[in-house]
Amino acid sequence: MNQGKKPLVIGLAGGSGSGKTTVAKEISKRLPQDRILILPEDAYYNDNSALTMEERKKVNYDHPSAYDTDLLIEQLKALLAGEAVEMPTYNFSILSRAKDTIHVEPADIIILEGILVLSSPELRQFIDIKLFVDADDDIRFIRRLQRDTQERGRSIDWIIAQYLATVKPSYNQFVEPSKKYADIIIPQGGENQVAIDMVSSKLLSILNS
Ligand SMILES: Nc1ncnc2c1ncn2[C@@H]1O[C@H](COP(=O)(O)OP(=O)(O)O)[C@@H](O)[C@H]1O
Ligand SMILES: O=c1ccn([C@@H]2O[C@H](COP(=O)(O)O)[C@@H](O)[C@H]2O)c(=O)[nH]1
Repeated sequence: MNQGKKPLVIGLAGGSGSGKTTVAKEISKRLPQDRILILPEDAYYNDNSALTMEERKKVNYDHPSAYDTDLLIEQLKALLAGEAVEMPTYNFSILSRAKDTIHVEPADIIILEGILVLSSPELRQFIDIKLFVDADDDIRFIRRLQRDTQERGRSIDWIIAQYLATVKPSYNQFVEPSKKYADIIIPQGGENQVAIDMVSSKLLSILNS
């Protein structure tokens, strides 16, 4: 890490299933690994361990109140100050924070990736370059259906009910309106080699300047 320089924060927002994680990983692969870190907003979901499973299922996980944004900001500030943090981890199968933390060292470039990172004014003030990954509703839903059955321990009925009750309304209320803050809108997510190469080249030139 370049000790004398403030890290650059990239905010990467977009709906669930739009390809944020894929884009963040593709950008990261093109940069020196010791100079970039990905900070997933998902890691900062509230600790729901005091709630029963039935109560956890009723939470709107697409609403700002589902996140521990104070902890996210505290750890982001520490990373910006050059300090390492113990990042929480979230377990989607039990709908709560897991016991383990991940030790995260500061880096010159921080990709802050999550559905609401551009929608929160508190987070926006820390973001230098704002990206929004765009994909049609049906594509995002199909990807989420495949991923959540395979990786997040969800049934098809659960995914459909949650999508209609909270995911879609909150996308329309919070995520889509945050697109207007983006410097760059990336369609086709992880498949968009041109956008990924352009952003990576820009970041490389900033690192080398
Ligand atoms: N361009 C793409 N074409 C097909 N599948 C994709 C594409 N981008 C992402 N996926 C898949 O869709 C799912 C959601 O992508 P992910 O990057 O996790 O989205 P997000 O982080 O926005 O929720 C993953 O299983 C991923 O492998
Ligand atoms: O317990 C939970 C916590 C979150 N979710 C859903 O996750 C997505 C955000 O993550 P992406 O990686 O961007 O898809 C959000 O839409 C929540 O609905 C969940 O289902 N369960």
